[in-house]
Amino acid sequence: MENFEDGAREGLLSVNVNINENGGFNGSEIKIQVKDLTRSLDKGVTILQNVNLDIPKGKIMGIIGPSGSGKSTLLRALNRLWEPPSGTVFLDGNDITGLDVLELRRKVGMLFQLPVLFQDNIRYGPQLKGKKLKDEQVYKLLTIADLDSSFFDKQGSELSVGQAQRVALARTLANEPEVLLLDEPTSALDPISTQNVEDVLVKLKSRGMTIAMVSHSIKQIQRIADVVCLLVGGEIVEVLRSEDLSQAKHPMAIRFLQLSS
Ligand SMILES: Nc1ncnc2c1ncn2[C@@H]1O[C@H](COP(=O)(O)OP(=O)(O)OP(=O)(O)O)[C@@H](O)[C@H]1O
Repeated sequence: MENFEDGAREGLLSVNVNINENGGFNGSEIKIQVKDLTRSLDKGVTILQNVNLDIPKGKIMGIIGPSGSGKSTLLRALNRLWEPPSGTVFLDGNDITGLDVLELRRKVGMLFQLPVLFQDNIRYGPQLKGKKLKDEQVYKLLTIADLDSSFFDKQGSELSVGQAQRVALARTLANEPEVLLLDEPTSALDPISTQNVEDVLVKLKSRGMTIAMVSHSIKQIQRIADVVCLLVGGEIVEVLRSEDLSQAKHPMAIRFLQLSS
């Protein structure tokens, strides 16, 4: 977990900086860069259209937009769950299509809406690398995910959805990711579990983690995201600081925001 502590120091550096047109904060490092990313289906339908986006290091970027606008497709491109064309997605300046895919997915972890749990799941990722986590390391991960030590031995079937989501988060964190991708991580959770997960995400950000989160909740984005990108019909129509969301100018963005709030 040492790299989390290092990250905390980096995270403190980038305050009061200006946002650039692709979402990056001027003066802060870009962790993931998306350049001209397009995805078209065989039938000529375009899911993503010339997407350009800078995801700043150590920040939370919210991704919002109507159903079917391409949010999940964009997120999945970032760790090659959908394989983007080469030269379109970069991690720390490196084209992700040139990286070992498993190594990439350890660095860029993903948490889905509904977690899939199985036995001994927190140790699973490191085990794939031939690394056995010590009990105290598992306890530490549970603590980060806001779970007490009683969760150490619990089976997936014994957990509520909210607890399962946090165990899934601990499992993702066991790989020590640098970036966390979240696809509507709290949409199946009650308000208290939602708040617990949000608190954990803010804590991870303060430790230097970069987070990209798809959410249908504008209020959630305003609570925890630093910057938000609005996707409509496969195109990014606005990138704003989350506190400036009400200043969106694109007509579809304005309509979407009015209907969602
Ligand atoms: N593999 C695929 N084959 C065909 N169509 C696809 C595929 N993946 C996504 N689509 C279509 O692309 C569009 C964008 O899908 P995507 O899941 O990225 O949208 P979204 O914004 O995440 O939607 P939602 O908010 O409903 O989850 C949708 O119309 C979807 O049906």
